[in-house]
Amino acid sequence: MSNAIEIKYLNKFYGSKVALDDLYVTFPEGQITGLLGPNGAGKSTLFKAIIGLVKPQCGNILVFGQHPHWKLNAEIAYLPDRAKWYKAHTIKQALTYAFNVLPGFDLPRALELADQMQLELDDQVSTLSKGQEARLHIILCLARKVKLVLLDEPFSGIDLLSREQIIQSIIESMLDQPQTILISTHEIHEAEGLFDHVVFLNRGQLVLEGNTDILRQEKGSIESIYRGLFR
Ligand SMILES: Nc1ncnc2c1ncn2[C@@H]1O[C@H](COP(=O)(O)OP(=O)(O)OP(=O)(O)O)[C@@H](O)[C@H]1O
Repeated sequence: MSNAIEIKYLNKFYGSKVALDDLYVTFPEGQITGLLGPNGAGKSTLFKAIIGLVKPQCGNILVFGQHPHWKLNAEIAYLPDRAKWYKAHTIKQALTYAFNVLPGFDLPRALELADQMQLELDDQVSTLSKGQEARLHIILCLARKVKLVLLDEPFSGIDLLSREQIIQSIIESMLDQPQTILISTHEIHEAEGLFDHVVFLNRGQLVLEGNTDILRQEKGSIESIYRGLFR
């Protein structure tokens, strides 16, 4: 199996604080990988480094064989952990705007997802609840025909049933169009069924990684592995 992303000896410091510490890890192509770890483990920093938003002090990142670069970002859908959208847009305007500016944005698919996720097209972004706005941001990523999708905390603030619905949409989206998807989340119990592969980080270092089925056979659920590693 080939790797979509190769991270080699990556170091990122913020002042004297270490966010990524000689990190060496790969992410398989065409699979959903769960990027898991406690607060401050370096997950968001890694996503930002992959899209070139954060410049590591040393080390190497290859995304589909290329170094991070703005041109490569046309192939990447990224959901930041604190995503914001134009408050004055309605959902319909947001999706239409996304269609005009985001490479590979599939407007019919976005409208279908909005319907599935029970978003009203005429609602203004400023009036949305936290969970409704989170759904809009997920749609802006999932409706893109790109090779790589990075979702940083996509389920944060979203109620249980909506989380299940979003997980279902991610599964359907993978069936329609296989992509490499990386998801960082603390909602491991609900999300673990999604993962083909998992990567556990702590203090900017790789703690454990592997195929989810094999890890489950050897060690139990991903949630119990997490508890064992970080308790
Ligand atoms: N802009 C910044 N300036 C200073 N320190 C930062 C900055 N961004 C992140 N850090 C530090 O880098 C470390 C890794 O943070 P990061 O946000 O990557 O972790 P995380 O695994 O995404 O955490 P969480 O699960 O809480 O979102 C933390 O110690 C954090 O305080």
